[in-house]
Amino acid sequence: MKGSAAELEMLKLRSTATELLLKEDWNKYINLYSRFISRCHFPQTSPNDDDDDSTKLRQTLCSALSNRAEGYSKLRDLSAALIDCDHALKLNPFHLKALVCKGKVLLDLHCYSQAFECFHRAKALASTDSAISQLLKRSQKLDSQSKTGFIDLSDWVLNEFNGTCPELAEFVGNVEIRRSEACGGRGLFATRNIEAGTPLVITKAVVLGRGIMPKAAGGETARLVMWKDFVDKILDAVKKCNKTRALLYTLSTGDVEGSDLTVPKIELFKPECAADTKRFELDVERILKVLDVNCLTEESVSAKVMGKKKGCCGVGLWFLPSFVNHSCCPNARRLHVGDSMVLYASRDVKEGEEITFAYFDVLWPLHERREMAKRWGFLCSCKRCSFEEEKGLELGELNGMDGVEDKVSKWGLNGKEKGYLRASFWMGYCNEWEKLKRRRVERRITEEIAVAGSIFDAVGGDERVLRTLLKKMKNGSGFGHGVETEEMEKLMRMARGVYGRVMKRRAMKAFFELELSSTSS
Ligand SMILES: C[S@@+](CC[C@H](N)C(=O)[O-])C[C@H]1O[C@@H](n2cnc3c(N)ncnc32)[C@H](O)[C@@H]1O
Repeated sequence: MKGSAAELEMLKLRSTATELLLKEDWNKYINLYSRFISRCHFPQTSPNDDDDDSTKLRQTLCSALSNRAEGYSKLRDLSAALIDCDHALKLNPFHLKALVCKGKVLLDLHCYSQAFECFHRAKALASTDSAISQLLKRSQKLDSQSKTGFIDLSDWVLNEFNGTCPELAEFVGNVEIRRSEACGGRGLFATRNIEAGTPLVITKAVVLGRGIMPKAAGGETARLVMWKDFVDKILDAVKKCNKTRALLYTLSTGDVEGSDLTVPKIELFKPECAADTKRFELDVERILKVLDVNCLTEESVSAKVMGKKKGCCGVGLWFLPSFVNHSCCPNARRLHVGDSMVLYASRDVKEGEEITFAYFDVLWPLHERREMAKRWGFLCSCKRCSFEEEKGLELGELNGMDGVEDKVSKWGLNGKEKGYLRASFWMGYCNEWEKLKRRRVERRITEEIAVAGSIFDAVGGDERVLRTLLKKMKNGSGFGHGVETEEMEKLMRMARGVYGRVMKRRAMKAFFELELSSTSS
């Protein structure tokens, strides 16, 4: 087709295309442009061919390619969208729509600085376009966040989670994947000393399935429907994006163990990592096994979901956190903000230490934890399990706070070992404090602070432990009265271990109030 004929044909397409666009029928929209593009017979044009007809043909093709790219990106077929944008920009490097569309696709692929480049070039072509200015600002913000991992959720928290959930950039901090001696297979390791609360990884779910789960009848069916929908979405995402497929195939299927598993380079998971152009075979059986081993629920005890709707459950797959093994004395926790997971240190971590979080509730004695690990298909041999096994604690022997404290002093336990024991019998401590409260017997706050402090040092931050302290302080004089006590400092330090370093002090105090009101209601 000649340039002028193509231009005329494009004009005729316009009303059908607009209709399909309004109906959001992206498949038909793409087909419409595909038919048109295939009839155009790409000439060997270069941007320098400047006779009138070549220019017309180039412009028309660029528009058709950009429109099709937009359709692909609506269907989340980002690889196809990127190919079309690149094709259009090869024909005309200054095509505004192709530049903007490519920038948006790159944002979705977490290539923030490349997206910024596109919007920067687009801005030079349309300096007054406010939508482009906003995209430019957004890509700049995400680019800087992805380099520092610095996030501040203060405004959102102070606004009691109303308004849009903050957008978080992908971030990979001082971590790498290595072989794990402790667990076999691979694990995530710190490459530097890391302070409690510091984000280690921030990453968006490949797919996150959410639903309201009725507690009574119908709960199981609702769960199955949610799971099926989730699996369909994963398969769709994997079909459409090479990068997604390549990353998914790095995850464990549970079939191969230990040294047979390849250790992928951390660079693969970093933002700006180029999309893999290799086409992998789609192996549904393998994908289902990967989901079985690596999916996480938002509800786990070592996770906090910010701004959560009541009764809402979520299951998701997050790539890099899938390399994190379990420990009963973990050093990391998860915070869920929208579809993104913030994995952060829940206590200070030393360079070379393995990053772990709890797959199940670790505030239980050894035999209970063994049962829970069995359901996950492994035997935990973390430091805490080894210590408790070595001590051969007799079941039932340590019921209650006094029994545990007796052992602590009899065995001369200090530091982490004391914390391990207190964590294992946390429920006993809670019952004791509750009894004392009912009998209105006064106990000094240091009781809770001491226990919470040693649990925090040994097994990391835990929401329930922090909440016990909060309640105690709320009833006492330290919290909510503007008094900056030493206890308040400890509380803030623990809170950073429980929720991560993601908000300012004032917002954290408001958050404490929200947490307390949600428990009392
Ligand atoms: C989400 S994957 C963790 C990463 C995995 N190690 C890998 O190489 O891909 C979960 C699997 O890791 C193993 N695993 C995790 N924590 C473990 C632990 N504490 N002890 C032994 N195996 C563990 C189990 O096989 C579990 O099914």
